[in-house]
Amino acid sequence: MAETEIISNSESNDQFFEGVEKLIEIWFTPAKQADLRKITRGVTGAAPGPASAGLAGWLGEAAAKSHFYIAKMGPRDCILRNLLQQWEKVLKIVRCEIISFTKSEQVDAYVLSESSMFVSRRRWILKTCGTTTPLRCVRAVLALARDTAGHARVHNVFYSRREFARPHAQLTPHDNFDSEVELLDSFFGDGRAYIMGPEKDCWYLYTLLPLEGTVAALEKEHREASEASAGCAGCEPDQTIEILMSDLDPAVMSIFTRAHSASAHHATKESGIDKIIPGMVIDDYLFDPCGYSMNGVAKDGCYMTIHITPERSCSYVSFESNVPVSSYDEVVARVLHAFRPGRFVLTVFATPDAAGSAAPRQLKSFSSLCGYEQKEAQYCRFSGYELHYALYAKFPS
Ligand SMILES: C[S@+](CC[C@H](N)C(=O)[O-])C[C@H]1O[C@@H](n2cnc3c(N)ncnc32)[C@H](O)[C@@H]1O
Repeated sequence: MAETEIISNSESNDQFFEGVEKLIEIWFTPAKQADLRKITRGVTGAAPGPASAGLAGWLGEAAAKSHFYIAKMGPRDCILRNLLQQWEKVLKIVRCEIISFTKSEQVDAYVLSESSMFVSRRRWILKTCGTTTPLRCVRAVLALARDTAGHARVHNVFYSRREFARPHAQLTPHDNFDSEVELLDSFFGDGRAYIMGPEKDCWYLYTLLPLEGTVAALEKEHREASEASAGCAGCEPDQTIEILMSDLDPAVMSIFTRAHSASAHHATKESGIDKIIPGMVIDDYLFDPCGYSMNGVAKDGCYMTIHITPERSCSYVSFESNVPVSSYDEVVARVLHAFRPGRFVLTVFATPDAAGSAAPRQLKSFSSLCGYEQKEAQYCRFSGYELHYALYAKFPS
């Protein structure tokens, strides 16, 4: 397991864990035969199986149909380890490990010791919490994307995170946003950095500048990319919602402890996580003595991911999905009903061609949401996306 810092809190006899994640998403420009899922193969090249089948082709029908746990693998364990060697090396740089794996036709989903990784044809998402260092692996990922996956051009990049509970406990470059931006700029040239919301609940974002310096130019490139990737279902259009919750209901949080729940499956059912977006294959994990992570993947290629730090002194839950709904009303209501946070940051991204293209504008007009009061809201349009950020707190606060 990674060297995550879990610090004892002498007052509450609780432990401190930094649940807030760093999230990096890189989109590569569509290219014939290029596929990031080729990276899952071993560096030795020993894995047989059809070129397009990836892990499933090698592990057989059963594994292709169902999700499976690396920890539970028997004789094939060392073969699987070989297959995952490239990602494992990357994640070592980040200071986390793969715990579990599931997949759909469009996306490979990894549960990590500190959150999740999603790999599809041209999109790579890494979300890690604790004191992990995701930006330190970007150079290695760009090299693997080029040399193993055939992706030579980056189309867009999003790096975001909420403000940490303990920023000074983070390792460089994550101990301040300026250092993160400096490192990102060293990979991608001049990006654009945003800080939204009030100091303690602020949300940081880095993304690329339009190539020709205008939003219209980037939207043009986005349209061309969409056309080039036509037939690659699940790649385009794009929309993502994140709900980053703190001060959660202790009764709900107790579900995500081994003392309360016999298994991750039990916690998933009791909390109602399985009902948030029905029809997903769920890969869930319950940590010892507490903590929970899950990935869900759907047949159409969309995903959801939930991570839970239940410790009372630092309770935190994150929800993220790219489910293509036109309105987020139901999803948001189900998430808030399941977790009952004291406050939360909501972010929604959508491209103009997404089913939820109007969602960022709709949300900005909501002064309250399911019993929560909007404390701050910001809206912006950039890089072919519209974005809404809002901070909500429970009535009365
Ligand atoms: C990895 S999980 C989910 C973190 C997530 N980013 C969130 O939203 O809170 C973190 C929870 O698991 C617990 N945990 C137990 N053992 C752990 C380990 N070896 N590594 C990381 N977390 C562990 C932590 O105390 C914390 O409650």
